[in-house]
Amino acid sequence: MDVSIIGSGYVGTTIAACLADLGHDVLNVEIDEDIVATINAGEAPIHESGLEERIAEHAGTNLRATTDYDEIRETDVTFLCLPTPQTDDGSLDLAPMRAGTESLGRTLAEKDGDHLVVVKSTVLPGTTEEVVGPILEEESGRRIGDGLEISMNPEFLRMSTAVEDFLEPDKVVLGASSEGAAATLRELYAPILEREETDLVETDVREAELIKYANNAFLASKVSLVNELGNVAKEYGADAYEVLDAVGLDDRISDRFMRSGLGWGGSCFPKDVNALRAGAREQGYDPDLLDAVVSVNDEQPRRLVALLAEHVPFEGARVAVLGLSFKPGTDDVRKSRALDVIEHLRERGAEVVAYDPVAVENVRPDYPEIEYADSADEALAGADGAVVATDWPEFDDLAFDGMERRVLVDGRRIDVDRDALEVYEGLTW
Ligand SMILES: NC(=O)c1ccc[n+]([C@@H]2O[C@H](COP(=O)([O-])OP(=O)(O)OC[C@H]3O[C@@H](n4cnc5c(N)ncnc54)[C@H](O)[C@@H]3O)[C@@H](O)[C@H]2O)c1
Ligand SMILES: O=c1ccn([C@@H]2O[C@H](COP(=O)(O)OP(=O)(O)O[C@H]3O[C@H](CO)[C@@H](O)[C@H](O)[C@H]3O)[C@@H](O)[C@H]2O)c(=O)[nH]1
Repeated sequence: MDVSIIGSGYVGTTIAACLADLGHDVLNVEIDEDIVATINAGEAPIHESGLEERIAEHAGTNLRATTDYDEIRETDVTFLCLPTPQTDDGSLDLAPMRAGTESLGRTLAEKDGDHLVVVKSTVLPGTTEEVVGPILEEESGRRIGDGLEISMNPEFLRMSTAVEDFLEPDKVVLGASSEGAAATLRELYAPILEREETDLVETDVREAELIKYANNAFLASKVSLVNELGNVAKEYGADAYEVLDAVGLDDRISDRFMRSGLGWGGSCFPKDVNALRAGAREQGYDPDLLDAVVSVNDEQPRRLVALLAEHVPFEGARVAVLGLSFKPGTDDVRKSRALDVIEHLRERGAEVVAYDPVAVENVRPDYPEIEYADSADEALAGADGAVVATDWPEFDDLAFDGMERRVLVDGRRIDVDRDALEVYEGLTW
């Protein structure tokens, strides 16, 4: 199938390379010329396992990138993988979606044949049918249902395992506006849907939109609940990991997403939980539980820094922050809890030296005044204390000989040699 993908960020690039791998002819349409040049050179514009080799294999044959929307007319299906950020008040900012949809509509005005538009971006219920659809009709002069179709197909991939998650998902959710649109998407995803482990959910557009938010709200809430239980465990002098490992044996609960500590960050949970809270309020419902989910999460970095302060007087102290990305395996630092930790440490007068295996260059522009180390050893050298903000596997082998005082507060339960430390404190154990 000839597929175009508008927006070539984390999602657009990943699904382009994966759909090319499944044998489709794929066109990435992106406003950023550097990203276009990178993909056409056979390279990956982002750090994701398994992506580079797929782009290298397909670029120039059945994968291509362009800034020219008009090339979309040569394709049958267009996925919108545009950003849906949050505004200052936490609500959903649809400006990039509107802009991309306008450009798509204008180009489809010149196409006579059938075309299916699929919203892949995370959007609140009603957006596909009440915002994207009308813009497409207005700009193309065509009518939905009359050769032009629209669908919603949310994406559940995680960063750092994006390729694997896309190709081997637990579920594919199709919110199609017509049986024809559903049939096209089933054909497109056929090799994935043939997997026994992948469930197909066919539903209406509005439900598809909400499934994505409900999924993320559930997972973020689970981590906040685990963190609240972890904070209580710490007060009792109990080990939250032993407690929750046992709780996770109940298959109604499951042992996944049970790691307590510094909380959730990234480009999805924070903005999606906030968009859902703002959307619910707009509909007249106060989502008290989701409000609490966010406030528990916001407190964890402060709690970590307070715990370190019990052992290290901060004024003039040198504190190593180990890990900057929002989770291991990615260089993404959007809403990383590590950044909140750095801010709390600096507010309290500590000098920060930070280390991350891949994410330093994404932090440096916003925090030029802190020191960056080239290795964990270098960050720990001469430090009066250290905190673990991201559970990179290499931190399991930390050595503390070079520290001024061997004090470590662990926000992620790494597998460190606790006996090598004067003070080891876990945030929730
Ligand atoms: N990142 C994830 O793990 C993930 C997972 C599932 C769903 N999502 C959702 O998918 C959507 C995209 O997320 P992302 O992380 O890929 O975003 P991103 O910011 O990484 O990428 C978006 C891309 O769109 C490009 N773009 C912006 N306006 C454009 C336009 N008018 N025309 C063409 N290109 C344009 C940008 O230059 C950028 O490269 C969001 O709604 C997000 O919530 C993200
Ligand atoms: O037990 C856990 C699990 C996760 N986290 C934290 O939660 C955040 C999010 O982690 P994860 O879900 O693995 O990463 P994302 O790439 O943000 O993926 C989420 O957000 C994506 C974008 O919407 C969805 O597609 C995915 O299904 C959803 O898992 C990170 O800061 C993790 O450190 C914990 O603190 N404890």
